[in-house]
Amino acid sequence: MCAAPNTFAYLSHCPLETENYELSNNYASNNSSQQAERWHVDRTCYRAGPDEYCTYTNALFNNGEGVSFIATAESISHITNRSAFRSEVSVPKIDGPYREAKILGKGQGLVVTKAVRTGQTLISRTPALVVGANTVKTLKRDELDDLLVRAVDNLPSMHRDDILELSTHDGARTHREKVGKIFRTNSFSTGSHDGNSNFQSLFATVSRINHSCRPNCAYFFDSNTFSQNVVAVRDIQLGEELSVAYIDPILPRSERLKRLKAWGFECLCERCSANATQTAESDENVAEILRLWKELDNYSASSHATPAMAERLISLYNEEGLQSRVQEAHYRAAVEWIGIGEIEKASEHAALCVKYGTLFKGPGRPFIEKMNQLLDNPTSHPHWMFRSKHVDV
Ligand SMILES: C[S@@+](CC[C@H](N)C(=O)[O-])C[C@H]1O[C@@H](n2cnc3c(N)ncnc32)[C@H](O)[C@@H]1O
Repeated sequence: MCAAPNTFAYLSHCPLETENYELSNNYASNNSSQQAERWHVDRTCYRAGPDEYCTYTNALFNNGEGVSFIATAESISHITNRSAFRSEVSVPKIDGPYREAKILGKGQGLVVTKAVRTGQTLISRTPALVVGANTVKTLKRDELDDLLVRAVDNLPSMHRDDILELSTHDGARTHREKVGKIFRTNSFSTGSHDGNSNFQSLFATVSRINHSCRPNCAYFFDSNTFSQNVVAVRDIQLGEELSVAYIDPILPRSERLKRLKAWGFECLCERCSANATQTAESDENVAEILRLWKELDNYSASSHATPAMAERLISLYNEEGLQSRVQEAHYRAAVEWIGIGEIEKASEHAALCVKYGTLFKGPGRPFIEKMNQLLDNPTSHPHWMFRSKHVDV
């Protein structure tokens, strides 16, 4: 413990808590020294195998919101070179319209204070705390909790106080236990920020949103602005609670409940609380969605897939309240229609896939790129007439 990170230009002995360190030239040659000076490294680090994990805080990030990382020095040097950490990129903050409210059986939640339309962004926030998934796996629980406490305590006070109000699920006796539980109960997977391993991130307000297996919002992490975005997937009425899916909702009720129990709670969402008849119908819809996927995703001559099956898939997603995933069904419909040479129908679905995919999953996804190719040049799309020709694509 307490070895200074090797990619920072550090003092010759164990660095003092919250002291500034300049990034070394190896990793941060593009960073201005002004940017480098914004980073503080805490003196406590833990080693596991060849890697050393430390806490890095940038209190000035995003207009003083601040952010802390627990990562290796090599990771942090990659991350600080990302656009969001350069002064020329401004990170938008969208926060509302909603208020916090007590939700029966679920602790706190967020309810809208104004009617919201499909596609509206309700939250766009940068994280308070970002931790490498490897770090979580590799360090001992005690060591990780030690770093988590430092990462949270070193944040600017407003962001820190917001984080310390998040749910611990079932309470905590000490500050250390509280911080560990808050991280484990509320963090989201936000992908790879160093081009290598995955990270888990903790956000102040985003983490207040409860789960539903029929969510009215989708969320995605935009690595360009380093922000988590929450978007309405359908119109939301004044006073309705915001919800996102913590797990894949295209599963039968028993499997969803099992996964959410493993996550840490008994799900009280509308779909899981439905009566036996509604549950049987919903489970049958899920089974049909899974059968349709299997046929539609079979691009060989043996497939019986048709455009009608893809149209049915769209109806089932809507019937089941799975609008957060509807772009997937439009993608399959576009492929089936182009597969029999119906350009107009294919383009209609490709445009809807691009529209909802961009809104609900964020810009620049490969599937959106493929649908844009179809829109630009349908007859040279790889799926053009593939169902008619019966060839594997
Ligand atoms: C990320 S937090 C959500 C915000 C939390 N309700 C709070 O008070 O801060 C996750 C916790 O909220 C509760 N929760 C979320 N969705 C729920 C649901 N559908 N049914 C029951 N409890 C839920 C569970 O206690 C879960 O561990």
